[in-house]
Amino acid sequence: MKISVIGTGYVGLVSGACFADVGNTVLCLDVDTRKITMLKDGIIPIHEPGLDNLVQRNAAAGRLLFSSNYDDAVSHADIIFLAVGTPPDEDGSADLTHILSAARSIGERLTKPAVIVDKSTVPVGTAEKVKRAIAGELEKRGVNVAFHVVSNPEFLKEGAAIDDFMKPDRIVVGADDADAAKQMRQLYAPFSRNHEKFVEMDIRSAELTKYAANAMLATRISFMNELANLSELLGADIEAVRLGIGMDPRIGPDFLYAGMGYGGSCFPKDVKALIKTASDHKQQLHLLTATETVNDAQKNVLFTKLVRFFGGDAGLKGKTIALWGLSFKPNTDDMREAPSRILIKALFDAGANVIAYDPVAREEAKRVLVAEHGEDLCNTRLRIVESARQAVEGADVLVLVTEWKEFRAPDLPFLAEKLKQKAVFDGRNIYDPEAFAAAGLVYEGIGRRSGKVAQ
Ligand SMILES: NC(=O)c1ccc[n+]([C@@H]2O[C@H](COP(=O)([O-])OP(=O)(O)OC[C@H]3O[C@@H](n4cnc5c(N)ncnc54)[C@H](O)[C@@H]3O)[C@@H](O)[C@H]2O)c1
Ligand SMILES: O=c1ccn([C@@H]2O[C@H](COP(=O)(O)OP(=O)(O)O[C@H]3O[C@H](CO)[C@@H](O)[C@H](O)[C@H]3O)[C@@H](O)[C@H]2O)c(=O)[nH]1
Repeated sequence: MKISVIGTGYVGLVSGACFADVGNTVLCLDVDTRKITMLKDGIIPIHEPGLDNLVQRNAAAGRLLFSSNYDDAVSHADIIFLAVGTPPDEDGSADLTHILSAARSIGERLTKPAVIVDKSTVPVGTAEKVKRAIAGELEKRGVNVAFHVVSNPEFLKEGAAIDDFMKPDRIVVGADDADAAKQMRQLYAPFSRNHEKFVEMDIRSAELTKYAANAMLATRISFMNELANLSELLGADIEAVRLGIGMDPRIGPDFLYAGMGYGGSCFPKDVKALIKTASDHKQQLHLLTATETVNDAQKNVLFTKLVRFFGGDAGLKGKTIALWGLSFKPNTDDMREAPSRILIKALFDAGANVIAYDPVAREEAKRVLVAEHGEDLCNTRLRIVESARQAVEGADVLVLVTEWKEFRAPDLPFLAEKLKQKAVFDGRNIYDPEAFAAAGLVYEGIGRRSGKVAQ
């Protein structure tokens, strides 16, 4: 099949490359000409494991093309995916500027029948807006071209995006036309034996399914974070509780990890957008509002622990805090809504210095932090270094922020020797408190029983 994908962010690039890999001819378009130039040169603008190989292989085979020209994209395809960003607007609603602009660009050029697919995460009713935007442009041109808009939300996770796309749990398609639905079924056949993963429904339900999934997962995380904070007060260990409840098949083991609060480009914005959609319909989503409140508070939990450890806000002034990890989760350089940003701001406000290391997000973090705090503050109070060991040199304490694999087996005698205050704060509960205590290190996790340091 001939496909165009509009937008070359995570979703556009991963889905475009995966569709090409199963034999389709895919044209990926972006209005960001810098990205298209990079992609044409074989450079992948984001860090996603396996994506460089996948893109290069399919580009070399002539199945994956890049362009910033809408004429190319619209004339190329029978199926056009919209995978542009839908960032939060000031009032929390999803900003549809990009998706409607892309729809108009298609309408201005469409000359043959096509299926237009909403792949971006968009509020219920957006497919109708996209349809109106395209139809409006066709009308202006005085032409009549048959087209259908379908909803096909994406469920991939950053860091595991290719696997998620190639082996999906489910493929949700909302359509109001049988032929368009059939084309989608055929397109996804290579990813779903006997179409067993294909779930077809009406368009509005498909749009809501995407928000329902993210809202449910975000709520699980906030639930566990609240219980973690309670565990601390009760002298229980949230890690034991997690194992104890996760084995119940009705609960399941995934997405039960307490930590520094959920971040990333999706959960925070999608939770906000669903709350806003409901309030536009005069319904208050009490549970989801609490999910968000708990998450905002959780992003400050580690800072509160640091304040307590240093005997109050003033105690942090002039201290040096080492951070391991900056990206919002491992295996990505994405800094969108990363909990590290909240922690770094609080540390700067308290007068502390930060030495940070991240395996891949160093450049992106620097860009984001300089934009947030200015060159001067970053030059004087922040050092982003080239190794985990370097980050610890001269630091008072260490905070594990992102659970990258390379942080999982730390050299404890080295930490005990280098950290001036011999203390480690584990924002992801990946360490064994007893082992740290045995090495003479104070250990604090999230909702955990700390090991007792041998005197
Ligand atoms: N990032 C994820 O893991 C993920 C997963 C599932 C769903 N989603 C959803 O998919 C959508 C895209 O997310 P993303 O993270 O890939 O976005 P992104 O912000 O990384 O990339 C979006 C791209 O769209 C381009 N763009 C904007 N307006 C355009 C236009 N009019 N024409 C052509 N290109 C245009 C931008 O230049 C940018 O490169 C969002 O709605 C998001 O919620 C994201
Ligand atoms: O038990 C857990 C699991 C995750 N997180 C945090 O939750 C956030 C989101 O993590 P994850 O879901 O793995 O990453 P995303 O790439 O943001 O993926 C989510 O958002 C995407 C965009 O909508 C969806 O497609 C995915 O299905 C959905 O998992 C991160 O900050 C994680 O640290 C926790 O704190 N505890």
